[in-house]
Amino acid sequence: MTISDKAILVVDDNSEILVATRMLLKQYYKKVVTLENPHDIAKTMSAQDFALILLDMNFTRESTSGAEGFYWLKQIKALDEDAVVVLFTAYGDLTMAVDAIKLGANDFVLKPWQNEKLLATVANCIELSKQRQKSKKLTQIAQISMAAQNKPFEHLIASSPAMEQVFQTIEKAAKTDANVLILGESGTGKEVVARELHKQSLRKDNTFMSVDMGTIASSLFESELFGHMKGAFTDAKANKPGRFELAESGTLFLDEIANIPLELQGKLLTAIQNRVVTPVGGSKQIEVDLRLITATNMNLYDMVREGSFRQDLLYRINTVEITLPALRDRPQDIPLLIEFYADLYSKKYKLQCKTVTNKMMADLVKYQWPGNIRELQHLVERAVILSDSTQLQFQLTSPAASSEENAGFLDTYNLAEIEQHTIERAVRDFKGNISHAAKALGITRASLYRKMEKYDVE
Ligand SMILES: Nc1ncnc2c1ncn2[C@@H]1O[C@H](COP(=O)(O)OP(=O)(O)OP(=O)(O)O)[C@@H](O)[C@H]1O
Repeated sequence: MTISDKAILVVDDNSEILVATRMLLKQYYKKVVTLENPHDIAKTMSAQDFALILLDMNFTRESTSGAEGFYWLKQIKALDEDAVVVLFTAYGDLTMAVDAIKLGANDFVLKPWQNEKLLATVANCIELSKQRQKSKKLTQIAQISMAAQNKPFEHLIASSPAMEQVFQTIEKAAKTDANVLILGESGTGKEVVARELHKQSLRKDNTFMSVDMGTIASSLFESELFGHMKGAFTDAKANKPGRFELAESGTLFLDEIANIPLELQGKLLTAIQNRVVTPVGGSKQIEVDLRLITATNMNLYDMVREGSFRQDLLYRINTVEITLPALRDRPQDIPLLIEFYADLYSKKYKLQCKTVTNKMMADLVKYQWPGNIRELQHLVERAVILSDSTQLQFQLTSPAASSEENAGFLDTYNLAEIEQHTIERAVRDFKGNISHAAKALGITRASLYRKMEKYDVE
């Protein structure tokens, strides 16, 4: 006979009943706590978790209405909405049972009970609640991954040597459970790489749980990652599993890891090292089995030097490190990506697929792409929708960053030429507003007029 390690709480004003239930349940459950006074319920529940609570319906001798049982049932549910409660009474009838179940009781046992019947009810209720918790967790995972599914495209398009290296590292690292740190500017595809690692891993059939630490208020970091118990803070209306728990057996992707405050970095390190988490307001440790991938566009090594990121945490998360090159550093990939997204958005919006002129493509390849692939994707989407002709027209978001238009990239050292080019650019960028252009150039309006005349700028 195996003894379950679960704890059961029995609340009844009759000490004989407490002794009898305790003797019976002790044979099957490791811990059986009995209470004669229902006023001790809150204190007892806050001290430990119970898999099930057996609750009497009438505590005062003359009472037969069950009102006390209903009252204490409500109190228990207010303390923990997931508590499993079985009510028992000597005067029970069907109406009372139905009312109790409407109020959240899981089942009803009539006194005097048959041992087999009581044991079966207790075991069934615990099992059912386990299933319910599991499906609640699955719903939470599904809701989170539905939000993630809205990230529409997950393709890794690249042919540059730099990305070829990245592909090789993904392939080697994916099958291991090694922690992976992905570095790279914003929009270079860190999340796409994290998903690819998961897809190629042995955990591919389980959850990929992505958490953007940049969008979570720092006061909620701990509860978001490790979960919380009901009542742990004002808004904690129910127990909530954290992302570590929700990622069980799968991959946990912590994006913007540099945003984790120092105070929490120690807790994160312990969780990663020992593979256990403790929910906020709880005392029980929960074991977790997952693969950790982290990413950031910050320089974590500089942060370690400055003292804002723990070195031991960095060495724990960077077993394998993948650095994604900026798009401007892999110009070979730009035409490929433009064609890929042009085709994709034309299909999405049911529009004729337009082409890109050679001149335009050359400009796009020279462009600096400060927002990397995310910027490229948005520009192509906009061009597909807005271009009137059969050719795609692009409005580069930051003209100053375009290499062709940037004075620093002019293929000349001639100061007059650079001055003329800069003046033309300022007048164009400020749409002919001379005051604004002069201010940006750091000269007076009169001086700008003189130079415009000199270089024949309209
Ligand atoms: N190699 C690629 N091929 C095609 N699309 C890509 C590629 N890499 C990234 N993308 C697309 O570019 C966008 C940005 O990618 P992603 O969100 O992975 O970047 P990130 O580096 O995680 O950005 P951030 O640092 O801002 O979180 C996404 O829409 C993604 O689908």
